[in-house]
Amino acid sequence: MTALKQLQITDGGNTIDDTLFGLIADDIIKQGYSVRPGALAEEISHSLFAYQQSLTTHKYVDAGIGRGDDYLQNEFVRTDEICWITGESDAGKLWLEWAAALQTFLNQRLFLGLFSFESHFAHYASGDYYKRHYDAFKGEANRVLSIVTYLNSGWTNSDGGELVLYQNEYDKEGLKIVPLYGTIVIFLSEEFPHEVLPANRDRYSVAGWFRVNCSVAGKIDPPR
Ligand SMILES: O=C(O)CCC(=O)C(=O)O
Ligand SMILES: [Fe+2]
Repeated sequence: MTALKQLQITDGGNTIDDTLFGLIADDIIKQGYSVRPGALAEEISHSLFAYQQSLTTHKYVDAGIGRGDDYLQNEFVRTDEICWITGESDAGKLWLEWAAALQTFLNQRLFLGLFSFESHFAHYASGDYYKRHYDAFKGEANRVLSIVTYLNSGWTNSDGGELVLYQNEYDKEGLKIVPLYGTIVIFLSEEFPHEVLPANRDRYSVAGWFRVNCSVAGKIDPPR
């Protein structure tokens, strides 16, 4: 296999693309984040989309802030609903396999020591938002890398619902990212405050976090 032919076909569906992983790694090294429109393999986005559309409302829970003991429902901060991905569905499996391959790649390339991955579907109904926040706090070092991918075809500027990624705690302007089908956004969880602006139509996404292992005696981490 030549150096140019880096597409792996081990999963039979060309869904795992080392070339894309390399571009993401380069972006992270250069700027701490990566925005890749249309990057998620169609087989994965299609499968996630079909599965998410089949989820009935009772499969979702109101989104909270934090997990386990830290879980706190806070409407002031976010109003979307979520459904954790366990890998029971084919769509979930495909996504988790892809994320695991990305995790392995980034660990080899960037020595991030990523240990586990947690992920959920999110549905923002019209008017829903997620106020400016960090996905992880410095010193607590658990969530290292955040990833979001979007499942919305034909999203236009008037649909709102952009992800705004701020460069640091002082940045007021930020970078606006349209939640368009297949776009992948990845960023260092501790470095980039971000928010989801109110959407004017249903907004579907999958968000995930790569974590390092913070287990200490008697306390299992991640909290599952
Ligand atoms: O959906 C997005 O664009 C980002 C969601 C987010 O920030 C989160 O779930 O922590
Ligand atoms: Fe977030």
